[in-house]
Amino acid sequence: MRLTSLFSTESDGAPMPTATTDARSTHVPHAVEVVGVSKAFGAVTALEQVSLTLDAGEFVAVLGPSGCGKTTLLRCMAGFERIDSGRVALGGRAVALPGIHLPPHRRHVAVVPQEGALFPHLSVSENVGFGLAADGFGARAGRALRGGRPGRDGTGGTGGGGVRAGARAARIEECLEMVGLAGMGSRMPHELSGGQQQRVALARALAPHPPLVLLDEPFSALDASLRTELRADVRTALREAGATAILVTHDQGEALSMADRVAVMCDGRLRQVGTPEEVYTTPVDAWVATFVGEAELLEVTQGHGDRLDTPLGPVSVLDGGPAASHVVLRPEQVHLVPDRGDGLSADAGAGAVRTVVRSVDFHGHDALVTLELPGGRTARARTGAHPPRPGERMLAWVEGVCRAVPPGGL
Ligand SMILES: Nc1ncnc2c1ncn2[C@@H]1O[C@H](COP(=O)(O)OP(=O)(O)OP(=O)(O)O)[C@@H](O)[C@H]1O
Repeated sequence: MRLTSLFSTESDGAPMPTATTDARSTHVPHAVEVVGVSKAFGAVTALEQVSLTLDAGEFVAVLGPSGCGKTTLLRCMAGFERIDSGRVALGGRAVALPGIHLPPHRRHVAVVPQEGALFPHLSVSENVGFGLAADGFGARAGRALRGGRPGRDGTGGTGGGGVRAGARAARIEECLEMVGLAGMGSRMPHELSGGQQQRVALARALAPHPPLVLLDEPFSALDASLRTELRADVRTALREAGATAILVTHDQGEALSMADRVAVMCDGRLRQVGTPEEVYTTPVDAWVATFVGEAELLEVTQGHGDRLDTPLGPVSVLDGGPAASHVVLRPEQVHLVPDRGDGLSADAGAGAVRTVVRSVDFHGHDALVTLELPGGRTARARTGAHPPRPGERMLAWVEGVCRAVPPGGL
């Protein structure tokens, strides 16, 4: 296999990298390759040595708290920001290196922003068709999808002489169907709900068949039930379109439920990249554990190796050793049975401890129960829809494997 990247210069002066591949090669370039990218705004380091690779058709969520650098990473991929160091390649083509910066409209990337991205004076169809040429395939996608203003001509991109207007109209209708808005092309944006507007924004992004779709917190302005519904539909539409996609979000549930892989970000760095199950069940550290879901940090009272004593009884650990000071576990790993008063129960796990229910947060499908443990500390257990009541005595124990934390690792 041989893949060589060469650079030529386009008429607008932008360096235009091209990739040539050995004809016998079976190598498929990564859809996205971000390698050691750093970016600072004055004294603020927004990205530090970020590396992330996506295969074609993959859906990755970049998950992190506000200000961690998610949007900056997305903007560096789209070409709206210049990187300070590292490199970005899309579809095997280098688009950013220090000193080299391919402008957004040459990157074939579609961006779905948070909200307000539709052109208010254009109909739904005109919005969706904005980035399409007359033949129904991609023209001005880069410009159209920046979330900014429509083109200078203000026509919404319907030009092109109508030679193959049929293909264009068909593509618009196909995209509307993909996002569940078939037949709504003649409506104006103000006649749509917030969720429908975001569906139109997605249809517009997908219309020119972009190889890469970047979604910047596209559901943040929607209410909870609409968000859940739209997540599933967006996931299906992206899969149908075969697009590679990156979703930026600070919502753990959104990242875990939608993505093939989750890249967890903190202070400009990627802390862990893995499948939703990996980052949830085997977080690399206590910070990831507590950010990617509810987590309990229990101090180790005794023991070493892969079985440690804690205030919730014995716990099996993944990576234990004599040095572990804490363990991280999920509330659903804490199991409960009623304590009949003698501290014993045939149903309880080995080493179960006596606890008292202090409070219950009921969520309908499940509940988070706060338990008071011997010695006064508390821990949480997730139960089904019929939790015990405050004041009830319960035997509690931990099942499954937990992550051990070395001293100083919190
Ligand atoms: N144009 C800019 N000028 C100066 N500082 C910036 C600029 N853009 C981002 N920053 C800073 O870079 C850091 C990362 O910002 P970024 O918007 O990427 O974070 P984020 O994770 O997307 O946050 P949020 O979830 O709140 O949108 C922040 O400290 C932010 O203040």
